[in-house]
Amino acid sequence: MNTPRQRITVLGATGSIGTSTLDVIARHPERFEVFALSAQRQMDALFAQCLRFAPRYAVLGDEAVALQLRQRLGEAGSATEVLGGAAALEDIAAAGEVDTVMAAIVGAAGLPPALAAARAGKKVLLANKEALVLAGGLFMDAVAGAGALLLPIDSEHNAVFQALPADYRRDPAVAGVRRVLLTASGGPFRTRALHELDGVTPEQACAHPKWVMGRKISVDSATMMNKGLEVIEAHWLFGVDADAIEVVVHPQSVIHSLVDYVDGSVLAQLGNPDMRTPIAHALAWPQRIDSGVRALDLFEIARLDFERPDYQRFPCLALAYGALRSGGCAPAVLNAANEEAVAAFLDHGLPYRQIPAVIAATLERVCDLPVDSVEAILAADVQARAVARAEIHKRR
Ligand SMILES: NC(=O)C1=CN([C@@H]2O[C@H](COP(=O)(O)OP(=O)(O)OC[C@H]3O[C@@H](n4cnc5c(N)ncnc54)[C@H](OP(=O)(O)O)[C@@H]3O)[C@@H](O)[C@H]2O)C=CC1
Ligand SMILES: CC(=O)[C@@H](O)[C@H](O)COP(=O)(O)O
Ligand SMILES: [Mn+2]
Repeated sequence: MNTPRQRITVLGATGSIGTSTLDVIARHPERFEVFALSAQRQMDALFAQCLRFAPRYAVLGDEAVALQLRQRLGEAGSATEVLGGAAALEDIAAAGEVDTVMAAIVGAAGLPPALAAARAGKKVLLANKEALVLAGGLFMDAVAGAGALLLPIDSEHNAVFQALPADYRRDPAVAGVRRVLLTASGGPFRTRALHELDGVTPEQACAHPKWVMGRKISVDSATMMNKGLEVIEAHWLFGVDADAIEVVVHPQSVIHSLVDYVDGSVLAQLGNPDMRTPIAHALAWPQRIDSGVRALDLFEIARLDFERPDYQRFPCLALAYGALRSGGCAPAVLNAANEEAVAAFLDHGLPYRQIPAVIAATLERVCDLPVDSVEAILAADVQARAVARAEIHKRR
């Protein structure tokens, strides 16, 4: 008997996760069908994807670029309907025809459509970790309330998901989980002399030793804010307190994370560092499908190293743990300040080592904002960004 194909919306289709997702989808045309694709401004890339995958809808965040894409696709004889603007992202995430949504927009902009998918009870493949940092409680409530299926794409969280029992219900005590161990590569500056960090360029910060990723997450990996965001993400996904989430620097990026159980067992997930593995895992779950990733050769890897994180070198990691422990609006403020600081750094408008200083100053100045609704969270995000921009201005 033929099983119906999964109809998939890929939010952030032109990015690193988006293109890896389409690579896996293309390997299994009998299983998957693209319903909608989205991008912000990369029209040429989205145009090519539309011709290849023939989605029902293509959405561009930028309305003016959407008009141009509509004309080009029309001239090419494509039946894809082009929509523009942020509201259309929520529409393609929640549409009745959609089974699965890959949430791979970068940053806080990814929250509303990912939440729309959760509220519509979809199978949500969550790469956009910022959604959980900003609105973890609300997001998890939406998933539970609508009976959505949430599968983590972030390599560490996907690894933890694989190492947890199949019936895990966000209660570490019930499952006998002692700690969640998140591995971190240490990024491009793990061994760089501290005084040399003053002058590092965006290109150097984006040259990740193990993963090819978008520029924002690459800078986050360099500062280890990525791991800090992932600590908060793990808290919400798995119901584990900050004290029970440990970061382990593992430069080979072969062990993607581990779960330490009370009986002394430690379960890990290993693989070559290629995001097509967690993407294929989540797309086909609970089955397994070919992802295009080559088999792990342990003899080639030969050794696996582990180090404690250096909080002097990576102050962002401590800031993120602090925000998680503070709760309230602190994680949303942390995220907003980080997005602003990273964007300014990438734009050559802020020295690399000022990134944590901007975040710390913003956290000090913005506190006690309500976060009991999406609207309140997005308002806190706007307010924190204004403060962060003022802090950036002082430090240019
Ligand atoms: N890359 C990776 O290996 C991993 C990524 N993640 C997470 O996945 C998410 C995506 O990362 P990554 O693929 O690297 O990012 P990229 O920068 O490569 O891609 C981002 C995508 O989002 C779109 N986009 C950007 N801004 C907006 C906006 N304001 N509104 C709507 N769409 C927007 C981009 O469109 P356009 O191309 O037109 O600009 C692009 O399609 C991030 O949250 C990241 O932390 C998690 C683990 C690993
Ligand atoms: C691939 C992935 O999941 C990234 O989030 C990765 O973890 C980045 O590497 P770091 O460990 O350097 O942050
Ligand atoms: Mn990760």
